[in-house]
Amino acid sequence: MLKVQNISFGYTKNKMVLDNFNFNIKEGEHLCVMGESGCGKSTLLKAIYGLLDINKGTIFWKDHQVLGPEFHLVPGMDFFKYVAQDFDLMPYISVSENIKKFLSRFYPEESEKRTQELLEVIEMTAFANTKVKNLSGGQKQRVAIARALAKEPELLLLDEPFGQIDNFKKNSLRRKLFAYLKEKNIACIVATHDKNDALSFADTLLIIRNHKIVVHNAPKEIYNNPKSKYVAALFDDVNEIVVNGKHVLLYPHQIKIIENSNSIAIVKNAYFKGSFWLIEADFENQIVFLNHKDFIETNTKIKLSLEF
Ligand SMILES: Nc1ncnc2c1ncn2[C@@H]1O[C@H](COP(=O)(O)OP(=O)(O)OP(=O)(O)O)[C@@H](O)[C@H]1O
Repeated sequence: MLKVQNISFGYTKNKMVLDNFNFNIKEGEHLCVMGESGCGKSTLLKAIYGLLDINKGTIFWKDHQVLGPEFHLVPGMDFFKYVAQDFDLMPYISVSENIKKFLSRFYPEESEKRTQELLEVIEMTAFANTKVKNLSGGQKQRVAIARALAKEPELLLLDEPFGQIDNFKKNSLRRKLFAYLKEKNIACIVATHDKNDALSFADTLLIIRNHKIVVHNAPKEIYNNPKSKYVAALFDDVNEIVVNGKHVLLYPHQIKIIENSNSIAIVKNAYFKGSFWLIEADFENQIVFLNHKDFIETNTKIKLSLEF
């Protein structure tokens, strides 16, 4: 339904921030966009929403072409909603009123019901009557998401949606929000640094490096067969090592300590990770990281099994 065809964009003439981007997403599909800081994630979201005049290519949602500010008095597409990193809420009115502003005044009962439903999705029912100026950054971020959903967009664009929200809330909020979007068949594009947004909730994942798309595929495919250290490192610590003359990429969980092996390593450090320890070891003059259930003393000799 969304067709991004050969688009290029630069804020200045001689520096492209999006270099020939090409991809589609279907109705109701969730796409995550990942890549290092400054690679162009926010710029891509802005281009799709119609906030930028792209230099080359076209963007279509169904049969509607997305056009930039040059063609619109008020930039932005009606059937899209965009939640930017600097969500602009109305500070002097309450959380409910901020949401209701985007609902019809002619159907007060329905509008109230929908506001309650959205307050539940963002877990802010208790703050319904609190003025937005008195909320924390993470709470404001949640209200901005609810407001974007008020009119049920066909495509929701979220820029770092949980960036200011603590881990405790983040996980339940993520589950609620993405389940809600699926239930309503709302497509969504999320720009994120967080692998949890991508691995558990995205149908497809698009990775940008140096302003180009390097891979676009299902999260499981990308995670299991990372094309480069850059891609793997978006998900986890990753070891890029030479084993028997071969260059390999291994996640820490792919290296195990076993009783018998010719692959010997010496422990350098152990970092507590909660349910396991991350062990740093010297293996044939290369530093490797592996997961282990117990603490291991520095200088202990260990034998490794490397799965690749
Ligand atoms: N309004 C602007 N004018 C000029 N250059 C800009 C503007 N906005 C962004 N840029 C530049 O474009 C590049 C891409 O920025 P963008 O915000 O899209 O990156 P990002 O991948 O979203 O980064 P982050 O993960 O840090 O949010 C950066 O080099 C940035 O400095």
